[in-house]
Amino acid sequence: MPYYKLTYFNLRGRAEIARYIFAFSGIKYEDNRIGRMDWLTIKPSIPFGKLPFLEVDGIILHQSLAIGRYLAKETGLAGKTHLEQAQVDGIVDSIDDFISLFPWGEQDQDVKQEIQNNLFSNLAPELLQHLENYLGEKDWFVGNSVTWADFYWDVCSTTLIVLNPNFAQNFSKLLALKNRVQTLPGISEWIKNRPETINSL
Ligand SMILES: N[C@@H](CCC(=O)N[C@@H](CS)C(=O)NCC(=O)O)C(=O)O
Repeated sequence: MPYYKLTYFNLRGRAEIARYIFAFSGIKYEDNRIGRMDWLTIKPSIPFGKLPFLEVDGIILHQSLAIGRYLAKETGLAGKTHLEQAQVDGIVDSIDDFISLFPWGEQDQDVKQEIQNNLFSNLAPELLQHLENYLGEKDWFVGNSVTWADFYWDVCSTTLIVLNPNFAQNFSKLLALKNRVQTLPGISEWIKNRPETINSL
């Protein structure tokens, strides 16, 4: 088993998908949470200069979804066939397209709130309807067992619910999926014991 070290701020954010995969798979890793000053010191030495990054026996992987996809493949959470894997990736990317529209770095709180309100009012319902249709009566988005697409839904929707408690409230199947993910062995313990994060994000 490689030595894994995941570096990010003290946020769930873009590192949480990797942490979920580690938690569910029972794989040991170093959950390295750094402050902004430490980050600015090491940023120039990190390929592509962004967080999170994952060191795998010293090799640095960047981009949260590349990290997630790699870990999912290593742990059997990527989908059982290439076709299923493409379906899983489609769900992950659809959720990521939406969450990437949020103005995470915006300093002006009024501007930030206005953009967020617009995303929740005008774009969220369509995405949520597509996700709920895709899920249908199944337990998991793809195939007959959990994949990292189900984890990604829970991770991202948890953050979106912090910003807007009404997000997804009318989508009972998607909320039931959240509950299924959150009660999985490994995940439920992680959620109970994980560190408090800045602004609960
Ligand atoms: N698409 C990238 C986004 C990476 C990114 O923008 N990371 C932010 C934190 S969420 C960051 O590194 N901010 C500090 C900086 O740019 O110096 C991913 O998913 O990893």
